[in-house]
Amino acid sequence: MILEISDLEVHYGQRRRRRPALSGVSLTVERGEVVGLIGETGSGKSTLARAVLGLVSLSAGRIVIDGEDVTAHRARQWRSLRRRGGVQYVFQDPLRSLDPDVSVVDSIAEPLLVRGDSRAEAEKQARAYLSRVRLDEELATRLPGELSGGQRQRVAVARALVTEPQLVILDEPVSALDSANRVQILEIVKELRAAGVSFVFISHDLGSVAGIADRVAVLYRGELVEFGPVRDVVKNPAHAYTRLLVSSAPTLRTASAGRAEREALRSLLTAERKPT
Ligand SMILES: Nc1ncnc2c1ncn2[C@@H]1O[C@H](COP(=O)(O)OP(=O)(O)OP(=O)(O)O)[C@@H](O)[C@H]1O
Repeated sequence: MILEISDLEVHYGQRRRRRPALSGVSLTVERGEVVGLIGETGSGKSTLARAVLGLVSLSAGRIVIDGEDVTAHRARQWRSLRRRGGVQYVFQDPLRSLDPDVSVVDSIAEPLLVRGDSRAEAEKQARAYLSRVRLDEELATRLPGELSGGQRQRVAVARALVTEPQLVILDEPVSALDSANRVQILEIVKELRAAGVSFVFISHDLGSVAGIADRVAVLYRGELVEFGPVRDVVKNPAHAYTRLLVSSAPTLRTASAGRAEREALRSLLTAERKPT
């Protein structure tokens, strides 16, 4: 098992403004597995990713990454873990993970230099990853601002993969891409999964994750309301929110759900929302 999260709780804010962002979340990711993490905006997906990277403090629970209990890690230990590159994160917006003044090849090489590789070795490896994410060699010296959105996203993916991490968290990696780019990113994920890399694939759309994920986890208002093999979740969703997700995804609408049922599910969920 590469990742084990048990009874995780994260709060934001102080005193009277303290609010839970995640409560009682437990999930696992096996080696070579793609787990889709689905939820509407504000459901806690990025918070979960930040917890696995040591970027938020935990109120309760336990996180074990590749056998290492990181729950009580201090900043220095997290930095060392990140430097080793075992877990990598690709942000929703690739511009956030790319320095606008650093060329494509230097940007991909940077995590290797931080790890201590020689410049020649890092550059060679960076160029190999450029072609791995199907980017043309001639883009190597461009700056992020001189690339298309899809190309930038692939540079961000190459940068995350170059250290050959065991676990990669991809935050909405395909939502902004056209279908050709989307297919290519998914192909890269499949290729790496076959090589034993594990992925947490974050999305608000069950339909875009169902084709690639082995299991899906559904977050709803900071709680995990579903976790299981994609087929089981799609066929037999336990929670009203998941039923709504399934019935709203045209490619998944195997099990019935016409407009009337979707409306009924929506009003059920609205009624469930307590005023904050
Ligand atoms: N730094 C912060 N301080 C206070 N509250 C925060 C902070 N970051 C997130 N939140 C709140 O925590 C909850 C979960 O946010 P999170 O970013 O994890 O959601 P998300 O599912 O990733 O949403 P999106 O799909 O829009 O990225 C939201 O209610 C959000 O407003």
